[in-house]
Amino acid sequence: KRLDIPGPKGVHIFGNAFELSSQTPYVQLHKWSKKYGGVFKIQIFNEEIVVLNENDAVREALLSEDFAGRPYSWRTNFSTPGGYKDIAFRDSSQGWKKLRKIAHRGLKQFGDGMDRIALLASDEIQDCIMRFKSNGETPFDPREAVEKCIANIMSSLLVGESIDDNSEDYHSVRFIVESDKRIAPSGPGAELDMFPWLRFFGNESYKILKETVVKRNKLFSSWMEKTEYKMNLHSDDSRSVCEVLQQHHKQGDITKDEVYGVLQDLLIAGIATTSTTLKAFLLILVNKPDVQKKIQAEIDNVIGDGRLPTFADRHNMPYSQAAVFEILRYSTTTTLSIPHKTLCDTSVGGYKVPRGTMVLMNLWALHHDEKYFDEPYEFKVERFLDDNGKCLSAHERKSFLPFGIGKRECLGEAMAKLRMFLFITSLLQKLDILPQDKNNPPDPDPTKFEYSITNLPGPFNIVVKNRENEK
Ligand code: HEM
Repeated sequence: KRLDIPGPKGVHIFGNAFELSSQTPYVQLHKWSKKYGGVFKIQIFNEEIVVLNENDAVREALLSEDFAGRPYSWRTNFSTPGGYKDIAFRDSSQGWKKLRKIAHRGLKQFGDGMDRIALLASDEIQDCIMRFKSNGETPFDPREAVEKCIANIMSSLLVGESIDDNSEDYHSVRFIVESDKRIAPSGPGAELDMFPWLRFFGNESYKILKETVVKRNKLFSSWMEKTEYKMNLHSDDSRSVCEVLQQHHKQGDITKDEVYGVLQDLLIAGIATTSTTLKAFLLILVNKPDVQKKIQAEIDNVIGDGRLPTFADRHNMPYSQAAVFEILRYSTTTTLSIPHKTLCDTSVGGYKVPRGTMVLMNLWALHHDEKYFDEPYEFKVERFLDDNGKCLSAHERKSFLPFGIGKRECLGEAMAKLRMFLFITSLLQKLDILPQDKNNPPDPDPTKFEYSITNLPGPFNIVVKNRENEK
């Protein structure tokens, strides 16, 4: 039965598949929303998908449990431990709820105020600043150092130690994070969902996914061995997420696949999203020296150069905090979020949606809606400040949902905000970030990034200068 919802007419058999793959998907969907409205449907082969493109419809869906399911995909089933024994892609079930709670507990033991994460993050960020500085005034591509920094914070959290750049573990982590591209709703690997038999004919995405599974199992098995060893050494409260997971596994609450499933989600979601957003922010800094100067003025005022920034400083640094919100809006790291699925016959925006329908939340469209944001394609920190220069509260930040809301809301929102705030303020406390060629800075336009579950900036160079030399 066809859905009674407007949408672009596709071609026989393929539906809208070609139009979607020839353009960046979220941009094409945004264009269609101007013609068909905030709620419309597309067709990919024989599947009809509902796309939500505006604030009211997305909130209505996310705040209802009816939309908390996840659709099946052959690639995701293949790549998640035990076939969907994870959190992010697993369909709504008691098992998913239990795992989400356990992962939440694992992250929570780092302190409600995230004190331990802040300490870990500060060390890794200072290390990243040293790496930046080691280039002197020679131009360099900062992407790898940023990813390394975020990866190390994540591994310290997950397994209690950071990873050496040259180790096999580090290469495995990067490989696992990189191959996440292969499970984005469209893009490389999508053909495997329609034609899983392509794997028998040398399909490139399949080879990468298969290698990822081998590397992942080896990495997580070594992490669990290390954890077991550490747990035998100390019997006090848990120290890493692995220890919490291991305890629950031993008590019979969760299976080994579920332990790996949580680790995989936290590793990928914890690294890919935050490092991508920070890379996009560096692109903005080299294009917007005025933004950089205003953040630095706030740092000089509130923190000075005698101590490192803390997360508590954000309360006195509205401009820096608003800059974090603006980069999350402007570049919209997870443009189409993670696909949802209806768990029962339901409705959204006045349209009936039957059980089992895939629903895409076009966060890009929300974040670039002219109704809420003037000149949405411009980077303007001030849009998140009120007339008194105070940062807008969550309630006042309309049409802004970088982390989703409701049953499926991001598990790492607090941690992501903390790491981004600390990274940006620590970096700009010490350094000026400049383009290699000031007459031709690299293009910050996110629609030109590589589309994936996260929106990935391509190669670009920056130059750093010590601020101490200036003062
Ligand atoms: C800039 C950083 C981040 C952004 C923009 C982001 C965004 C998102 C979004 C949009 C979703 C999907 C919500 C939905 O389905 O409606 C999500 C889910 C998720 N995120 Fe994040 N995230 C970030 C960082 C993190 C971090 C640091 C972690 C963990 C340490 C994390 C863990 C997760 C998990 C486990 C889910 C799946 C939740 C579920 O399906 O129940 N994320 N995130």
